[in-house]
Amino acid sequence: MWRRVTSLSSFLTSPSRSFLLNPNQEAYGQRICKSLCTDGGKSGSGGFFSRDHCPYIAFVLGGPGSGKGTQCTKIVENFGFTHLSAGDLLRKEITSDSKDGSMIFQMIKEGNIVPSEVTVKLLQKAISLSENNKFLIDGFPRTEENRISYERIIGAEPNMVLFFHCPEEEMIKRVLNRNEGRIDDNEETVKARLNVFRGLSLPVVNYYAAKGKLHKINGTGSEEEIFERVKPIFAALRYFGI
Ligand SMILES: Nc1ncnc2c1ncn2[C@@H]1O[C@H](COP(=O)(O)OP(=O)(O)O)[C@@H](O)[C@H]1O
Ligand SMILES: Nc1ccn([C@H]2C[C@H](O)[C@@H](COP(=O)(O)OP(=O)(O)O)O2)c(=O)n1
Ligand SMILES: [Mg+2]
Repeated sequence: MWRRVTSLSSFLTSPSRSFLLNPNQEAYGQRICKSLCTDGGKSGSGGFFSRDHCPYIAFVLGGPGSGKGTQCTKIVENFGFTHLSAGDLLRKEITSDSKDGSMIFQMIKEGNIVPSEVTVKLLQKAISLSENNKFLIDGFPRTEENRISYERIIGAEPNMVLFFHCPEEEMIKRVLNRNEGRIDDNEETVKARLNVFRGLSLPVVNYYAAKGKLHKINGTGSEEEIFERVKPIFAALRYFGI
């Protein structure tokens, strides 16, 4: 795999490349290369992942109702990733009567963010219980504190970050129609969650954009239309055996 990464890298930077790639394609190819070459980053230096086992991690971000879970299901079906939803893991803690259950319930009900340590430990456990080597981590990190805590405990950065961009009115409409019996799918909590998204989550999105790891996807249109925008990103990874 690494030999192929290297050869694509030099192909992209070769003087003759302009006959083959337009500027958009070239930028896209460079980003894919980067996502492969910077994996883990600090792996092998005492982090959670070892040099021999460093899975491919994609964070999936977006406001409440932006379609993260829906698109993750499609990515799983088409590209064999394992989907880890931070929200689902936290909700499972509530129903399993764990020691943090009532605290998590309260935080979710109010639209706040659960302390990072709790969420990172749940993600860590879920990754270690899986045989897979490629994961979608959905709804995390939602704050800079989440991000820093993950980097500190796991000792690695994500390989890529997807961000579903969607107008607030559309997100509110989808959340209020979701019908999954969630305690946070009501008008009052969704407003609080959108405030958290604007104030605490968007800085994380900007952080990854500045690092060149972000794939910003238009999250409006039908589920299928959106997936058509997602597909090429994952299809390109196949070239590298991911
Ligand atoms: N493109 C879409 N158009 C309309 N409704 C959608 C679309 N994508 C998802 N939904 C619906 O909107 C709700 C929120 O989607 P979901 O995937 O749970 O978002 P998130 O995980 O980002 O909160 C769900 O009821 C889902 O079925
Ligand atoms: N990193 C996270 C992810 C979710 N949570 C809590 C707070 C969030 O409002 C709820 C629900 O998250 P979830 O990702 O399931 O919500 P959406 O799919 O975006 O509607 O869980 C958290 O505290 N920290
Ligand atoms: Mg979700």
